[in-house]
Amino acid sequence: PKQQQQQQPGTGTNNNGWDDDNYDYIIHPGELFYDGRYRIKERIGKGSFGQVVRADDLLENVEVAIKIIKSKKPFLMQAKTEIELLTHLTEIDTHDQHNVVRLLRHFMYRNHQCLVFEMLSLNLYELLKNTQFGGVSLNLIRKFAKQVLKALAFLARKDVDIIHCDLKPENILLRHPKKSGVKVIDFGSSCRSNKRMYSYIQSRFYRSPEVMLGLPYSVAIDMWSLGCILAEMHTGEPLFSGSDQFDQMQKIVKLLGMLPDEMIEQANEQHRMQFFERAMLSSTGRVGWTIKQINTTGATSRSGNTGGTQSQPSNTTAPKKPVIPSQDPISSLMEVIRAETNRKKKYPSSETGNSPQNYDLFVDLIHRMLAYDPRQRIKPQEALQHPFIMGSTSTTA
Ligand SMILES: COc1ccc(N)cc1-c1cnc(N)c(C(=O)c2cccnc2)n1
Repeated sequence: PKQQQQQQPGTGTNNNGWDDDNYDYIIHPGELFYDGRYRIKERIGKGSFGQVVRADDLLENVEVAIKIIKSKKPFLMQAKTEIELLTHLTEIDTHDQHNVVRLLRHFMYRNHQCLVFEMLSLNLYELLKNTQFGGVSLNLIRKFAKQVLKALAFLARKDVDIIHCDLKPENILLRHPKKSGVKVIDFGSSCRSNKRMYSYIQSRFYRSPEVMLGLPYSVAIDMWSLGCILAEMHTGEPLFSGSDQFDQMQKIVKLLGMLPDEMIEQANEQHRMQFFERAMLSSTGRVGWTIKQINTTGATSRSGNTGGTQSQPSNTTAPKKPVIPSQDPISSLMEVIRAETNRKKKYPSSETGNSPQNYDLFVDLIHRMLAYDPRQRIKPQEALQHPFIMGSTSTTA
């Protein structure tokens, strides 16, 4: 039989040669999409979903961001969910008042789903990088917090009911590089709270306890993420930078103390035994739940979902450091949030809002966002009434 033409690896003509080996469309600056309406300029971002390019809309004479999804079925399916959710959001938010990115239109191009968005600017991680990870003032954080809370309040509305599922600094973008207006982007992992499909969601540093325990989750998981984000925006460092799921839980317990027994016992055996064990508690002199004593190793990677060194079971005689915090969560949070800033103290509090009173309010709000029980966790509408958010300089962008 005729020798089957062997294709050399890497020369695969994927999708008629339009794609690279990773199902991504090969970007040609100047190329015209959508019957000549969009002229592609450059790639500005890359993700598991595909790529984001900057383009000129030659009809409306504006710049747009086009998210070009990989030409592979799972990514295409997820993009169709994102389009459904974003279309629903844009229809309800007719006057663009809820700080959620607007999907302008979508189309297929050479087997790639393309989503056209208004062009936004740098994300909050890039903003932190520009401060050399020194963090930003409480006044600026108040402005960011108020806008993201408005977005979360909108998503939590009964007629919207969408869980973002991947809130993190990279998914909050400035509208303009020199202004404080922000929008929430990337609904590629989102779902309706009554249509939860996945249990392994959220980027690790921002992952809520109920998701880590495999429990049913709700819009409250985005509030946990926001609590972590606001702390990070001020200190410049992730609040909980776990190198893996266990280390993540260990860091959370170290700061906030043990989770409620009810939550731990609601989890199935597989999830529970990943983190906790029964032991004699010195605090009560009785048997109770405690976090497993495992020595963790390795640096932490920002990718959040993957990477980082796995915790190793303690097969060594490494001293077992007590993981339960030495003081109450509020004091621990205050210590973390003020420690970094004292070292990098720059401006008088009159300009930055970094007064002791404001710190107390800021820490109280973060603490309420990090309530273990999602039913106790502060709701977006309540948080918008919190004294820190209502503070003197809280002007919306
Ligand atoms: C300067 O803008 C960006 C830079 C890098 C990246 N990765 C994205 C953007 C950008 C700009 N404007 C937007 N509207 C968006 C998005 O909506 C977006 C980006 C990634 C995934 N989903 C949505 N993304």
